[in-house]
Amino acid sequence: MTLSLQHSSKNLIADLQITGSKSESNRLLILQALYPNIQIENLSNSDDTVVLKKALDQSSGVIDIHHAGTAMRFLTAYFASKEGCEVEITGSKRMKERPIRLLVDALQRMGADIQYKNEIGYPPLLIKGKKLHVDSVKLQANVSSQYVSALMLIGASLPKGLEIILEGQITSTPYILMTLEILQHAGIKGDFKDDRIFIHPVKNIAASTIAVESDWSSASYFYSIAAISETAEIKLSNYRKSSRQGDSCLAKIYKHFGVQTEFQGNSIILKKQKATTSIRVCEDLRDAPDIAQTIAVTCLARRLECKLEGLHTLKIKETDRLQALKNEMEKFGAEVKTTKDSLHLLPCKNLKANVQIETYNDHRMAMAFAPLAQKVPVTIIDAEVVSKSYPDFWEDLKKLQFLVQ
Ligand SMILES: O=C(O)C1=C[C@@H](OP(=O)(O)O)[C@@H](O)[C@H](O)C1
Ligand SMILES: C=C(OP(=O)(O)O)C(=O)O
Repeated sequence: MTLSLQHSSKNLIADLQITGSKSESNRLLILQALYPNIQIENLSNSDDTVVLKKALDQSSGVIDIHHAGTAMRFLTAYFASKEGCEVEITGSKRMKERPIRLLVDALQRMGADIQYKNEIGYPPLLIKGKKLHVDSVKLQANVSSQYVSALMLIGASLPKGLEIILEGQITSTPYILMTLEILQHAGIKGDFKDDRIFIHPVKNIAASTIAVESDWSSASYFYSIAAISETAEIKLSNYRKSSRQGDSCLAKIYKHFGVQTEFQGNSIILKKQKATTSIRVCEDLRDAPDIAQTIAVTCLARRLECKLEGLHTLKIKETDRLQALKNEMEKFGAEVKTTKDSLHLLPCKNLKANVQIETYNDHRMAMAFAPLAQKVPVTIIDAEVVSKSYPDFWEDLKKLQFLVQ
């Protein structure tokens, strides 16, 4: 599906419901499979959550998790520790290029029976579930925090719990903290200090209902829309001031672009006020990699110079996001330099109109470039990719007077 986007209204007002965070939802679904008396509210309607939920109904055969990184990593640990199951976990062409060796090595050292169907280090995986008895494992933590979260999620179900000793510079730390907080909320004890995580064993937990906060990464596109607009008042629900999601740092980052965040009840209201006269945006996004594309495109639209660092994980996400950003921003006439972990955008004087954006099977490429339609008409190729995290995205854009056709 190809969509053309235009926008001419200067005054943006809308009241939108964003569904639950896919990161929180996918953690809670794994926990619920281990401890069935957990109830979940405001579950994400994203494809990544739908595929994970469906996979948990299976204990044999082939499971296809498409593009969902968290589903791939969390289910690998879950099925490896589930006695009696025998599954093949596979995914999209890109998923077969996303590394998983560090997690598989750690699980194998814990006694798991996991084999690679094709290439060593990459899905598909053939898993025979077994009781895992080893209670301490080392894990390199500088490639993806999802490997760490995957082990944490099964830790309490192991007979002696699990100690995870993290090696290397820890990346995407807020996602590890999110896992810990969700475990604690469910009644599982865990500690994370320096390079050590310990998850205490527990057989049964008390019944509880846990509400998922809405997705802050999805909110990022409305921060960008507000930042590019002249005036805006966009209300989004359900959000909390003390969020578990690292991407809630958006509220602070977008102040530089003149966007204020007001918490009102369980909603946030994004208000565009006069931007500060910052001429260069510098951010280290080691803790919030998923908002890199959003911020880069906001800067492109605002003709600002932008230096983003801490982007070493972007090359192994849904696509090589550094290369994809460079390719697509250059189509507008921008000058973009990238290294293996940074992106430098120079101020773009004149934005070319009617650019066709390739999305590389990456939902965030489609959503990050959409706000640019406030400046010039743009076309998004394969626009349906948004369903990986935000199936209602295009409908919600229409509510903000975007012409989407
Ligand atoms: O644990 C999670 O829910 C996630 C962790 C991050 O991945 P990395 O730890 O691989 O950076 C993030 O990019 C991804 O969208 C979701
Ligand atoms: C990187 C992402 O997801 P995952 O790694 O779970 O596929 C994302 O949603 O931006």
